[in-house]
Amino acid sequence: MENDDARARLVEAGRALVDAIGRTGVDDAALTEAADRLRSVEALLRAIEHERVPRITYDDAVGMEAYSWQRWNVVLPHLEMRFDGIKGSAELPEGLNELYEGPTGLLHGGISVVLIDALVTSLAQFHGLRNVTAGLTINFRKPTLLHTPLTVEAVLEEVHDRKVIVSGSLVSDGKTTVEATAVLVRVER
Ligand SMILES: CCCCCCCC(=O)SCCNC(=O)CCNC(=O)[C@H](O)C(C)(C)COP(=O)(O)OP(=O)(O)OC[C@H]1O[C@@H](n2cnc3c(N)ncnc32)[C@H](O)[C@@H]1OP(=O)(O)O
Repeated sequence: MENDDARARLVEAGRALVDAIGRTGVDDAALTEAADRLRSVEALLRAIEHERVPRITYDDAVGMEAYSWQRWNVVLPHLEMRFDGIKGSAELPEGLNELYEGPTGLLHGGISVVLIDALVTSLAQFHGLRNVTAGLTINFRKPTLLHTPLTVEAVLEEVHDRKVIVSGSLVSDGKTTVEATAVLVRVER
């Protein structure tokens, strides 16, 4: 019988494993043994599979003041989003690590974009505006350090017939490092 605590333990272990795989310096024999053991863990997990990684869909998220994005996905950063009126935010208190590195010691710009895009589209969705991103203008103002507390912020700026404008930013240790403006277009399905 599956419950959230058990899945959360697995995902936490999975995130630690991904980090360990990236950093390990053990010899070839240990790497081979680890690969074989991981294949048996994979087989254990694949005994019963969902078609998709379980998630709260954007449609289900309409009106939710707290939205847990990618909680069960070890590949993407997990964001606990909070929405309050026209504002949205998400905190990553420990920041992100070398798995998301671009320039040495700095966050890859594409990852900053993912974080901001996820929040701006979810903020519009919170307001019941079913949308996709049509355009995203990004300005990288300052380098974003790894292992440094991050806050993602968004503000719903304008709502037109089909077009929704949302601004977004990434704040690293109190400094705004990335600023963005998103043009979202409302879609039926
Ligand atoms: C429901 C849950 C969604 C979750 C989203 C998660 C975030 C994402 O990753 S979305 C994935 C990435 N985005 C996509 O794949 C979108 C691909 N593009 C498309 O499907 C289409 O181009 C689409 C739907 C955006 C627009 O196409 P179309 O229906 O022909 O709209 P169109 O008539 O050209 O434009 C509508 C309005 O938006 C404006 N617009 C469209 N694209 C842009 C753009 N890039 N920049 C500025 N404005 C734009 C148009 O000028 C028009 O404005 P107005 O209403 O004032 O005249």
